[in-house]
Amino acid sequence: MSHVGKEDEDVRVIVRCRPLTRSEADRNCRSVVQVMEDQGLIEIRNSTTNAERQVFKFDTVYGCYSNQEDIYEKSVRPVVSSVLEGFNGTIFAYGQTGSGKTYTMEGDISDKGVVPRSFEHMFDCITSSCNTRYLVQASFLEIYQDEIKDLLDPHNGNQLVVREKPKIGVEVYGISSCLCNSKEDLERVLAAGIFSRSTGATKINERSSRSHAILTVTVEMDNGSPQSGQVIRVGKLNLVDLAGSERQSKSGAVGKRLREAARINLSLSALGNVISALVEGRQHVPYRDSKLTHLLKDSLGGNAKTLMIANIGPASYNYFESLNTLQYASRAKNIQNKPVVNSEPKDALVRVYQQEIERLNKLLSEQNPQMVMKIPVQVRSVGEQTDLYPDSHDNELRRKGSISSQVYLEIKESAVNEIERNKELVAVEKKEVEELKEKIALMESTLLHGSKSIMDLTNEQQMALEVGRKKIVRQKDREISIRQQVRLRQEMWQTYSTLQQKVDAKAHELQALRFNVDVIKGENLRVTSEMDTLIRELNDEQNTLLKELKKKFLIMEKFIRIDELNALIGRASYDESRQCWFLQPSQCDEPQMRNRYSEIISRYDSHSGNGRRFCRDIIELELDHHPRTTYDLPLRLHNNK
Ligand SMILES: Nc1ncnc2c1ncn2[C@@H]1O[C@H](COP(=O)(O)OP(=O)(O)OP(=O)(O)O)[C@@H](O)[C@H]1O
Repeated sequence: MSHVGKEDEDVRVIVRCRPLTRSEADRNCRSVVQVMEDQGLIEIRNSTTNAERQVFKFDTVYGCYSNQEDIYEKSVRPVVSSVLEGFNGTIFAYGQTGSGKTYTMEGDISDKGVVPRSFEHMFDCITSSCNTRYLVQASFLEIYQDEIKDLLDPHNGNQLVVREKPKIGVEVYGISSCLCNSKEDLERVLAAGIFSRSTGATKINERSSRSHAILTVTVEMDNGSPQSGQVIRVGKLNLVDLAGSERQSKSGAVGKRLREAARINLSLSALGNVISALVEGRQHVPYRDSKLTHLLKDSLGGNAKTLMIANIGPASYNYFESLNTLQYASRAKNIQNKPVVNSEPKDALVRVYQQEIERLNKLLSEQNPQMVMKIPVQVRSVGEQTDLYPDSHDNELRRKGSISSQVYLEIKESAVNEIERNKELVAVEKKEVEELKEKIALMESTLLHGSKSIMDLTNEQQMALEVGRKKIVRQKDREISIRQQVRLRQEMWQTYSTLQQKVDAKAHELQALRFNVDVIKGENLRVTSEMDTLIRELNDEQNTLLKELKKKFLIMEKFIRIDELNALIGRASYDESRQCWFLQPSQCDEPQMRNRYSEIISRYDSHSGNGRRFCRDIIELELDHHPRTTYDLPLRLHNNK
């Protein structure tokens, strides 16, 4: 196969962020992803540490409002168009389970995804072409636990092995492939493969696929002519839906599922290693570490135009997986491929078919004259000159002149027999011719070509132009509405940022206040402990005093009854200037009381100076506890002088 050389080309990487799913919205999940489509930027922030934000730049980014058509027209169409020029093209979807890989690749009934759109695109091009013959084949495989499974023939007993052919690239030996004459044929191939594909329920996404699926469409094109010489090109399109890249702990997988997840992660980590090796320009790229990487060898760093669609979910609980996908994708965009047009392959099927058709046609044209020669024209009646054959045999009979009836009958019989034999022969040959014609028709139908005249094509192109113009107008309208949305969202974002700043400032203040509170708390603790000590000391002192007081009371009780003393204390007052205690005469009105006081005083007087002093001290102390201060009149209790 000869290759038309081209420039090196980066692997194109786009990111698609799906909207929050209904169940996420019901659970009030928060979005932590911000997509800036016009700048190709995507920002992701960690909701637990709100300050941690990371921004990534890609070829194109698609937010939750993006639709399948946008993605196909802008990012996928160029790759498929290249396949129809003879390049290899690979489109692969990467992302955690439930991030939208299958949705992006297959789509749903209302909005077709990349795969059915590429079928439509291919056959639109084929039917509108002129002077080119196409042969389209498809194969569909799955890599499950590092084993290749033929999805179009799940019971295929062949050993499916990946092998590399010089100048052709990587192929799976032993896999079945299907000739496809229309996009409907390709859709049937897709449906059959999806049916066979190994799927199972995990905690994250019930219809989660846990295998890698690769649908390969090979298009052989022959636009040569006997005059210009044959030019055959082969384009190969790989459509890859990878298994989910979630963390095992999160998927809730156990037992068999856990082992599966480990192997899936193994091939995805092998993919990561290949990407790293390519980006770092290492000598050895470990393609053979897994079947997946071996099969994608041409697509990563080889002869292919590759588009990676990294899918992420926006919810905060997917933060780490989405961040991981963005980092993975960010590395992949540095891979350099060397795509070339694959032309003049030695084993092109389109050539084999054309040669066979030519051979059959030749055979057909050789058979027809023989048949005509053997068909008898007519047999005349008895006695007449016989004219059995239009050829020389009849002429010979004629030359011999008239013949007898007996001879005539014999001749007739043998002629009739010969006619019967000929009829049988003719029937057999007719059948053969029919079979040949059928075979040629079948082979012709396999070789697809545009059936349009130049006039038709021109009209169609005019119409397509018109449709294109209308589409541009619609696109512009959409662009305006998107711009408005973006502006709105930017404003919201700014408001949010301002609010965020305020929140940050308040958080700062709060932190400072917390610090102050801590300081005050410390101070408080210190003061409380000091107070405790003081109270303890005072209590001790009080206790000592009380003890002393008790002692004094004990002594006092020898002189005076305690209730009398209390009564006395309650009524007496101390005269500072005279330094003695007094009782109001009004309060000593009762003759009984007065007598009693006299008795007490006389008792004091009759005791030693010590006794008097005790009495005064006690009165002072008691007055401290019952602070009544204004007594003035002259019942002199005692004088300490
Ligand atoms: N862009 C989108 N718009 C609307 N819904 C989407 C979008 N992307 C994904 N979804 C929805 O999200 C759910 C999960 O998507 P999907 O099955 O494609 O995930 P996945 O990555 O292929 O998962 P798995 O790895 O298990 O195959 C589906 O219900 C799908 O319809």
